[in-house]
Amino acid sequence: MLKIEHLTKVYKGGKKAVDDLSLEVAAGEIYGFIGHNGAGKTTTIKAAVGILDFEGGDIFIDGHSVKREPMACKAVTAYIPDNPDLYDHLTGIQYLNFVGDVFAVEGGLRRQRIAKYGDRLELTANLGDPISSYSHGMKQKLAIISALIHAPKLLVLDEPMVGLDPSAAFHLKQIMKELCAQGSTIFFSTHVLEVAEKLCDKIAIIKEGRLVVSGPTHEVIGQSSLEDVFLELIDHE
Ligand SMILES: Nc1ncnc2c1ncn2[C@@H]1O[C@H](COP(=O)(O)OP(=O)(O)OP(=O)(O)O)[C@@H](O)[C@H]1O
Repeated sequence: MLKIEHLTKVYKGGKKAVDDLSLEVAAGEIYGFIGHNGAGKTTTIKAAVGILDFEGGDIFIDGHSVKREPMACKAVTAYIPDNPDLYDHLTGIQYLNFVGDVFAVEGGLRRQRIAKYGDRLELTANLGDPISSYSHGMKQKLAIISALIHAPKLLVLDEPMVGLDPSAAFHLKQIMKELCAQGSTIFFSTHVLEVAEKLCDKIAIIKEGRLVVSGPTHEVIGQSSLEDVFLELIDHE
């Protein structure tokens, strides 16, 4: 569903943020992307969702190249950034309807999904308020609902648990599992290793832009914990 082939990204000024990175996320998988600060996770994610150009390699979503067929890729993808920059002057519901219009989500289905995810993330009561009045966590919740409104085949999240209260974090994890059980695919970065360990079918660890290890979570971890494996790999690779 998501195939990253030999991705290389060099920022202006010469910083090579991602170096020949390849990984593949199959349909229905929850895939965790782990690495220290500055390892290249956000860069990889932004390249994958088509908002950051890159010099080397290619990325395919559902068989389409993000470089050559960006619209086909965007139609089936939802992206939740680590710091959602929403339209502050809109209310929550206006923003959700805007996203629903962009993805041509039919009215009944749209209302049903807004009610379902709004209730589970406890944002329904605030949807009539301007986004400018929202806390960071409330903006994060709105971004999550907006991503789910068009039932994406591929959901890409950058640090999704940051800023969420424990109840919302719990519901997001449940929603992620449900989406994958229904056939969606999830690729997300996180520093919360316990979440990755429990939630992910597969895991990739990167260091300084290069892939250190990837594979099924139980194989990567073995008899250890993800924290031990991570510290071992990051310190010794
Ligand atoms: N716009 C930019 N211009 C130049 N260098 C950048 C830019 N954005 C990121 N970098 C650099 O690229 C490298 C990878 O950054 P990236 O944001 O992808 O890391 P990350 O793994 O997401 O980190 P974190 O866990 O801290 O969010 C870092 O060295 C960073 O300083």
